[in-house]
Amino acid sequence: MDIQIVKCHGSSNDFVLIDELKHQYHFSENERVQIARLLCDREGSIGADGILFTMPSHQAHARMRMFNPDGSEAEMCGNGLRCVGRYVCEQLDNTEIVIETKEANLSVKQMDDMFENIPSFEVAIEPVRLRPASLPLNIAKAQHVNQPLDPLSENLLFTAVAVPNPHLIAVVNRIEDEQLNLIGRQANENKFLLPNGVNVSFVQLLARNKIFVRTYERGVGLTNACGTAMSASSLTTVLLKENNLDEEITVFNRGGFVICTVTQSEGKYTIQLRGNATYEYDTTVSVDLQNGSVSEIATRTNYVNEQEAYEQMKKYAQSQII
Ligand SMILES: N[C@H](CCC[C@H](N)C(=O)O)C(=O)O
Repeated sequence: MDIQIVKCHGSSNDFVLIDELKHQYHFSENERVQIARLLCDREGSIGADGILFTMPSHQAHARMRMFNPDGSEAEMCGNGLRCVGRYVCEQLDNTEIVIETKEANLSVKQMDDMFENIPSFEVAIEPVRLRPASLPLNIAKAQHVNQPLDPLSENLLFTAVAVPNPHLIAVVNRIEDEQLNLIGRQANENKFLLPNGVNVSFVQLLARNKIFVRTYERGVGLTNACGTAMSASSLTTVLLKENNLDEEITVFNRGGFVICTVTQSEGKYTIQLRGNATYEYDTTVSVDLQNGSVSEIATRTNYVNEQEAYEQMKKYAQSQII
């Protein structure tokens, strides 16, 4: 099957966006899984941290279904939602829309460029749940905030939160990729403790309202950034009284930075996640599901200016975390 794709990223967390609004694609559930595995494969012709199926919706402007490179479907994807939001805003010539996701219809708003020539969007990350059963995390407690979590680590303290995909967040003095990778792998192998797997993040407090987040993503591994994880990490710093509600928190990551604001109304948290939505290129691929192969059958249309602008934003971010 031939599929037109838009390669895009949020904070260098990169995705393949497939437009099922414009194109009459009809994928079965099994095909969606296979397409995710084939197109995300970094050894293949494309390679990405996930697929964003952008589909018609009966209850919103469009619907986003996000699949990880291992073929698992995630409840939510913050960096991906900004990319889908931008794409649909442009299709509808609109600056404020609603996107249907697995558990909620979420608002997406175009914002002023947060950096020179960087298309910027803000998405609502919700519902937010602190009950371990909502991840699920099989421990008999009402909440797990800044507590040890045997057998993942003897010295780290974790906070469990679902936004609504599952996250474990640990505030650390120094982020060690090797330790994060090991704990991320062990957490996702422990199907008794975490039956659906989990995204694991380490958070470094750089200053008031300024953090650095590194994430081992469920279904992927270490990525440049994870939007829901940066949101969950911002919430965790508020719960730990390191930052305040309603104040902008700049969240640096390997791929750049985003701005998160944690709000609470009637006891419920929402996290506003603002960041870039950058296009890399358009192309067309031919996917042969029978023999599990993908070949590119068009010349890429590269968004050179966007890429160059984003490199400046990334350089700025890196200068802030030295
Ligand atoms: N790996 C995640 C989904 C992608 C989330 C991430 N890319 C984001 O921007 O939120 C999960 O399985 O929950």
